[in-house]
Amino acid sequence: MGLLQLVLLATPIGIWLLYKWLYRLRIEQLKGFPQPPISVFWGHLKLVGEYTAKGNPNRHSDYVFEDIHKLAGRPEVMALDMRPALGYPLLIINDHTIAEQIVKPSKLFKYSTPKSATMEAIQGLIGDTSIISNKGGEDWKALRKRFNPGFAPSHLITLLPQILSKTEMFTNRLTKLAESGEEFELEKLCTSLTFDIIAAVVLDHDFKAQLPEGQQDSLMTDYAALLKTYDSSEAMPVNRFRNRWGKQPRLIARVDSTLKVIIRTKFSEELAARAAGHPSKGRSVIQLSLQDITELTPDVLQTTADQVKSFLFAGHDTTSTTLQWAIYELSLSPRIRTALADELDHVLGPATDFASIATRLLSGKEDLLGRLTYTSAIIKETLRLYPAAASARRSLPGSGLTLRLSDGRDLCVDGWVLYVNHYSIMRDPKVYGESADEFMPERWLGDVDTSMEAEYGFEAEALPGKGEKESGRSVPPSAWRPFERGPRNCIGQELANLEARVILAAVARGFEFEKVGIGRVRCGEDGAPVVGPKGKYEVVEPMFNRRQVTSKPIDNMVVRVKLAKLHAEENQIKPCY
Ligand code: HEM
Repeated sequence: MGLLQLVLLATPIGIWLLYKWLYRLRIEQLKGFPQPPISVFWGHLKLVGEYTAKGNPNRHSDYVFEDIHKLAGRPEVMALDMRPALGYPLLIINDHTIAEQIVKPSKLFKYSTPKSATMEAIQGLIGDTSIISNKGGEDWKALRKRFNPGFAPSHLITLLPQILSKTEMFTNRLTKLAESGEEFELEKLCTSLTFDIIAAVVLDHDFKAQLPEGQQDSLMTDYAALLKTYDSSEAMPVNRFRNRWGKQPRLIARVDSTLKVIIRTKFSEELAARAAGHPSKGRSVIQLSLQDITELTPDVLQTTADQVKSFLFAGHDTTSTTLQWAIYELSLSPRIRTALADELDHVLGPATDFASIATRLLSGKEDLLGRLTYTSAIIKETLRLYPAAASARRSLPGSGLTLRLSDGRDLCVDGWVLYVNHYSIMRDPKVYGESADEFMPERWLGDVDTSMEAEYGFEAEALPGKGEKESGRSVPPSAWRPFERGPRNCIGQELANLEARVILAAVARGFEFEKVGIGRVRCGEDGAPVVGPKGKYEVVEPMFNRRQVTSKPIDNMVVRVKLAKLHAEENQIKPCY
């Protein structure tokens, strides 16, 4: 037999063997799993590619998953096989009851299903011993115990003066931008504010992130430079190579070295306080975490520095993104803005200048922030529609992890990456009804208590929109999970809620924002904004998030701002120029 005949015979056999292998890998392994149409050769790769190409290529993958989820008939879980592009089969969790099975402690996993390795991509940024990527054993429990006290609500409220002083800088910057009338990226302002706050709360350190470049703290600039090396625009192979082997190790060493100096100083203060027989004066998260430490060994020092990096990472852009979306939604709805202003007038008094608001909040006579129920409802609704993060878990092959579907079937998901898709879970029409995609803070008033501070009282009755709440519908607590639930829930959620309430209270009445570019208001022929059926301005094209380690507004939220106090009719912000 000649070579040509051999090749001609071998080729179909090779193709047949490949087909058989792929068939076993894809069709048989995924049998019984709800999924969109699959191809033996491509798995779901081609489908995901096609759906990605249907929208902006930079949009967050959650939007693509949601479109495919609808195509597949909205199953509670959905298998996606993107091998070999992803090294494992992916199970997207779209239902809150199934998500609970993964994130709650179980017989198999005492502290819930371990985190997947996805966070390893940013290990340099958060440190090798980071609480965020820790798989979830006793070492994680010990870390959580050590750092929990610094994030307790009763402790955080003592840091209100620091949060307010950083917020004042933010309002000053907004005032200047309102005077100049220029367009700007709200993301930059919000992120430098949340950076300042997280550094103050965690380290009692002034990042000066809101000052012009050149006047910022060197730890801040080093950390921001390190962060930038994880930017997806740096993902070109040549940049990746340069970052991985050049910039990143250098920046990590610099950040670690500065942090270690700060931590050593804090530990010395702690020892001095102990020797003097009184508690240390320092109130930062780090200071509190050193209270039970007897010796600052190299291990303890590195672990502490890693957690600071983790808190800086997890605590800046998540809160910033939430603020940006809340401000954007307010700019589209005069009705919600008025309701918010009414509540702020009622609880904080009619003066809208920063000094009056701060004095009132710091008066300490009553829990004023706790009374800002409509403000909290706005934050809660923002977190529902625009969750900044999600959770990915994985149990190793052979662990025996099964998920029970609503029809009673059990699926073995060992080796799968389980992606708890906050975006689709919190827009589930089975839970949120026909208004699932609408921004409707009122849904949280009255009969639902799914967050730590929701305690809707007398204001709920008086608030506009109360009648629009879907009658009798109550949202199960697990259907609202932007901070995830179970033992691995967000350690910083109370801080995020506190920051968001303070910042919204400080800006909501003093400033009015107008989106520019993507997501801008649609103007009618008469030059006025086109108002939709529920009093919300219509937009030319929807605003959306991109993935940049976490979810972030696609254009960094380009806006213009005006001072609301200038509100003579002719000065009012008019979305349609
Ligand atoms: C709106 C703001 C925030 C959102 C939406 C958010 C969301 C989340 C989510 C979904 C998780 C679970 C991640 C996973 O399972 O992989 C998480 C964990 C975490 N978050 Fe947040 N977060 C926010 C603010 C903060 C802040 C201000 C901090 C401050 C330190 C923080 C620190 C952490 C940490 C350390 C973890 C890991 C906890 C553990 O595994 O024990 N987050 N966050």
